[in-house]
Amino acid sequence: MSDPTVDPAAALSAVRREQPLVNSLTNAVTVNDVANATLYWGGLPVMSDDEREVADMVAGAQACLLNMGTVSESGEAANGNGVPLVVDPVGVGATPTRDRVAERLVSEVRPDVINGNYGEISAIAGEESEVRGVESVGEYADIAETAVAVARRTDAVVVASGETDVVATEDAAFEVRAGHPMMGEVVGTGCMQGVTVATFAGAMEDTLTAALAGTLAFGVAGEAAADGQFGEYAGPASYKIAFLDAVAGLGGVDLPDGDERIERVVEAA
Ligand SMILES: Nc1ncnc2c1ncn2[C@@H]1O[C@H](COP(=O)(O)OP(=O)(O)O)[C@@H](O)[C@H]1O
Ligand SMILES: Cc1ncsc1CCOP(=O)(O)O
Ligand SMILES: [Mg+2]
Repeated sequence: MSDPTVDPAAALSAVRREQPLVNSLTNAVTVNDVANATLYWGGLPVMSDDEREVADMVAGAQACLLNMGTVSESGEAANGNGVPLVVDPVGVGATPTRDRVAERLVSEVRPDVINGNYGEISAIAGEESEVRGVESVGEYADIAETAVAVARRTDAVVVASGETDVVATEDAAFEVRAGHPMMGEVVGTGCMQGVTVATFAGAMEDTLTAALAGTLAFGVAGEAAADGQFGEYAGPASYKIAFLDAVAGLGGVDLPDGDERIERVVEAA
């Protein structure tokens, strides 16, 4: 498999040109951040979860984000209509209930992307993990190989977020070297990363390229906000505002070429 060509500037232009409608079923904690992140990238957010309409809304969307514990009808509607489906298994590994719901999500519906933190992806792989609430704690030295294993089992692109994000398919894993520690100090950055991948996937043909470009753009927004390019901040609360302004304000000139920041780290047989 040759490395995908990732041009984040072209990807961002595609999002702004296509304005993908993204239906997100996410948790009540981060729903507003997820909606704004969708809009600021250039997508159109909707959070339809009423069982009377969710299938119709998803069928007319260009992408669907499905968070833990939400109705699976939306996942089936996405699958049935060829709508890219991103599943974020928030907190899997923390309780047996979340383990059961996540297992159902990745087995009953066919996610195009599974987007979780190191601990969540390791839990889905059935490997040692420590997830406290929704936070990944502990060390995950083999996260790239773990992500490949989950991609093989689910046939999905797997995004494992953390200090360095990993994007994996069944036969390769790539490190996306972007981001800033301040992003880990804000609740909602994982959920916003998931909807970023969904938004890019809703505007691009290839899911892996969309996941790589979206993850890279997301990390660059985090760097730009941390550098003060989108306003000074006094702590994590004001950083989050600067981060969202960075998402809205990023232009092609701010984005590096993919090959400057993306490296293949696993070449599975
Ligand atoms: N220490 C860090 N350094 C750089 N980027 C980080 C760091 N921690 C988190 N991020 C970034 O923040 C986003 C959310 O990651 P993470 O905190 O792992 O998700 P979650 O909020 O679901 O636990 C990702 O884009 C990730 O790259
Ligand atoms: C704190 C919390 N509890 C249930 S969902 C949620 C938000 C998780 O957001 P993220 O995964 O982006 O940190
Ligand atoms: Mg998360």
